[in-house]
Amino acid sequence: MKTYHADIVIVGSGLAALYTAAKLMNKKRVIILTKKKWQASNSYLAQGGIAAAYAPDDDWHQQMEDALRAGRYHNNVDETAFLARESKRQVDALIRMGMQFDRDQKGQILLAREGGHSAARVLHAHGDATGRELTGFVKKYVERQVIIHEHTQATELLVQNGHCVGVRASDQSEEPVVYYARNTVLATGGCGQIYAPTSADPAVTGDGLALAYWAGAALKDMEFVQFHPTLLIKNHRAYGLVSEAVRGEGAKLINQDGKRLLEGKHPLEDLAPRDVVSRVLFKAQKTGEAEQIYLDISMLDHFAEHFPTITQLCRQAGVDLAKGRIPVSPGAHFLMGGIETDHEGKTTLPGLYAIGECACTGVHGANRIASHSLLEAVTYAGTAAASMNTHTEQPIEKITDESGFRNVPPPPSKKEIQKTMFEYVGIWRTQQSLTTAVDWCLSWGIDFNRAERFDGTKDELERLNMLTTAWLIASSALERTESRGGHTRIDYPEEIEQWRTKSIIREVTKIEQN
Ligand SMILES: Cc1cc2nc3c(=O)[nH]c(=O)nc-3n(C[C@H](O)[C@H](O)[C@H](O)COP(=O)(O)OP(=O)(O)OC[C@H]3O[C@@H](n4cnc5c(N)ncnc54)[C@H](O)[C@@H]3O)c2cc1C
Ligand SMILES: O=C([O-])CC(=O)C(=O)O
Repeated sequence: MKTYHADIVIVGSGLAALYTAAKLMNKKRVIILTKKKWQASNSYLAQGGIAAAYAPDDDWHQQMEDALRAGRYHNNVDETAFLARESKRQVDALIRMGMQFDRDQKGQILLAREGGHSAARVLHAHGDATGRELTGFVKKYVERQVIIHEHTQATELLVQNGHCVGVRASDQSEEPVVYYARNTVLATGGCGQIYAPTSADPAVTGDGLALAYWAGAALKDMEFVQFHPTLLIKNHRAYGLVSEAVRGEGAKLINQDGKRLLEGKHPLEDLAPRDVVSRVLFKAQKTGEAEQIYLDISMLDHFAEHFPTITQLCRQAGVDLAKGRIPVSPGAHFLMGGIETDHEGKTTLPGLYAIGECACTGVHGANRIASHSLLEAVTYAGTAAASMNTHTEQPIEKITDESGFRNVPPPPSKKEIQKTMFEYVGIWRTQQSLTTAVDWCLSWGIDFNRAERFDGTKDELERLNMLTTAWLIASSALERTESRGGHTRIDYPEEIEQWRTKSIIREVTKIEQN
């Protein structure tokens, strides 16, 4: 079996992974492994930008207040304050490294507006290609010092004497590969692909969440899924995201007759936090108020110049921008919950760190504010790397036990999972819909409460991860009998104060390998 040794092995190649590698590479031997080509990530697709209280009259306290309000006060307040306080410092550090954000003709950084923010505070690059520019920049920064194994799918975390000592993977030709490391970092992103429609890259299937769960790490707040209001959807096909920054420039959500859908629904109208806008649009679809939702962009000048990525998506979908309307509909976008982590990205499993969307530090509460995910990725890459650079985990003994695997009972198809999740664990949830989803997850022959080691093809293991994540979300959503942020129970429509600071934790009995 192919075996590699490193100080740190990082799973994923989005911004969290690449920036963590950048912070470690001068002191540690780092290997990155990633499922497909390195570009296959949500980070690469990011459009709007990265938020920072950058304007002279802006203030991190205000940024924090906005994030808490959007998160419906379920946030970890200390971490949210830390993230907001750090924002300008993080952006300045990127600029010093050589990252180029868009500027006006006088050389001033351009700041865009997005939902939930009380000020224009979103830095962007090449218009709406921020993710491509930022990940491309950091990839270039690390590539001479960091080994990147592409087309290598992590399939299991290795646990020995209660420590995570590395990761098992499967390479392009389905050959097993083992990576031993003093520290293992999961930067596998969220789980958008367990829903359809979604804005997420096809590689983002909840793998890291499921791997951490089966290895015994605690997961938290899994019921909080964010639905973005404006996916470009035509003839039932999703083509990608239409950034909130388009509404930041003044675009409005309308129905087929031109009636504005957000008017009077929230003080910020079309720029209300995402959960609010998605709920309004979904209700308009369900009640017949909107047979088709459009983003009216007729008042915007220089659209193609400001939004080249979206212009390209519209071209692919055959949408004529000259008509001033883009057909949109809500879809799964982000997971607020994830692997429980502390300030340094440490999970409850010693030796294992989680950074970025797969982690749950609590900064997003029940609904993430726009452009705080790229910010989270770079900020916690920093705290986690500082911790890994100073701590040395115990030396690793080689794991020789290859027994104890069970062949995965055939999991459902991706399409079945995506359909079930959108229908029963989507924007509107009820006890009945969630019970249906939980029972469906359980019907595939897996006891999610008992730790097991699974063997199978990459595709089977990916679908198992999707099913596991689906169960984690559905079962947590069933337990939370209130509505808050991204979690809307139409049978419990109110926010309930006792639930505000309560988190649902999911943890399986830990497994040991010898
Ligand atoms: C279309 C879109 C636009 C967005 N725009 C913005 C924005 O403008 N601003 C903002 O703040 N946020 C935005 N977000 C959210 C943000 O992009 C993500 O939350 C963030 O980039 C996540 O970064 P990450 O590094 O944690 O994960 P990702 O960037 O998703 O990377 C995960 C990586 O893990 C790899 N991986 C997964 N499973 C495995 C496995 N089993 N083995 C090996 N590798 C694996 C994937 O291939 C990928 O490389 C957007 C999201 C989308 C989908
Ligand atoms: O561009 C967008 O709308 C997406 C975005 O900012 C985010 O997810 O934070």
